[in-house]
Amino acid sequence: MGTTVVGAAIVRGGRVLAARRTDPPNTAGRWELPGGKVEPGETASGAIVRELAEELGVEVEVTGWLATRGSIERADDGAWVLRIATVRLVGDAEPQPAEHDALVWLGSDELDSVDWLDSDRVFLPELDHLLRGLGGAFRRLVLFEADDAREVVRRLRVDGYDAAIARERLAGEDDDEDHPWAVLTDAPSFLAEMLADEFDGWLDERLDDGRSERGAPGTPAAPQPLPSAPKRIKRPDGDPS
Ligand SMILES: Nc1nc2c([nH]c(=O)n2[C@H]2C[C@H](O)[C@@H](COP(=O)(O)OP(=O)(O)OP(=O)(O)O)O2)c(=O)[nH]1
Repeated sequence: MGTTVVGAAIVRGGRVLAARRTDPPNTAGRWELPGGKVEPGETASGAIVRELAEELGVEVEVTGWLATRGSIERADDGAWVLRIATVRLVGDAEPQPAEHDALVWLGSDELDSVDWLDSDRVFLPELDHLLRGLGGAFRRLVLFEADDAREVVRRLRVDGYDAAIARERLAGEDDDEDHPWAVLTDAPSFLAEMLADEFDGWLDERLDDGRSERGAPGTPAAPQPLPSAPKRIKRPDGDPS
């Protein structure tokens, strides 16, 4: 059987994680979806879970596979098959690159901003479609303190919502103390507003992706997707548990 390489589209807060390779030399400096070769006796999903634990130190759950099929042309070994899983992070661990030298979260408008490996470009239209579908349901909560942003993300996730810090400093970037912190979440406005009040921030209802399928500003929002976990609405003044 030929070689199959699996990559992961880790999606969080309406963005996908891209990773910059360091080797071999002909791929160094170019961006990919983290993953690797499926080993003999291993399932494709098993390979994703193993590779992401090794490469990024995170636990993930495979939620599906992109329909697009890719191939990696090899001078020595014919073409390898490249399949991309959609995954979500389980738990609170932040991806930390063990083998890559940079990571970046990309929204649908930013997918073209990095130099992808040639074999990954074929996935960009489907990724764009996926992220835009999600992007329409996201709102942005702006906060001044990093600790507040982290606490807001923690609370939203406990309640079963997707939430991510959108402007956290990325590996390899200069520190920038002055920028506000943005939390992207699919939580409903009233809950995001309660958290904004509690943490002295504000809710920016502007779409994260200006080209979203939700249409022009003022167009009624599309229905939100059903939650993947039970949603408990917390009182602002305390943790019920
Ligand atoms: N992981 C990954 N590899 C990709 C992608 N696109 C692409 O052309 N490749 C190529 C780069 C490598 O030549 C090959 C995967 O090799 P790898 O070095 O990531 O896999 P691995 O961890 O199993 O490798 P190994 O060092 O254990 O042999 O596939 C992609 O999106 N993700």
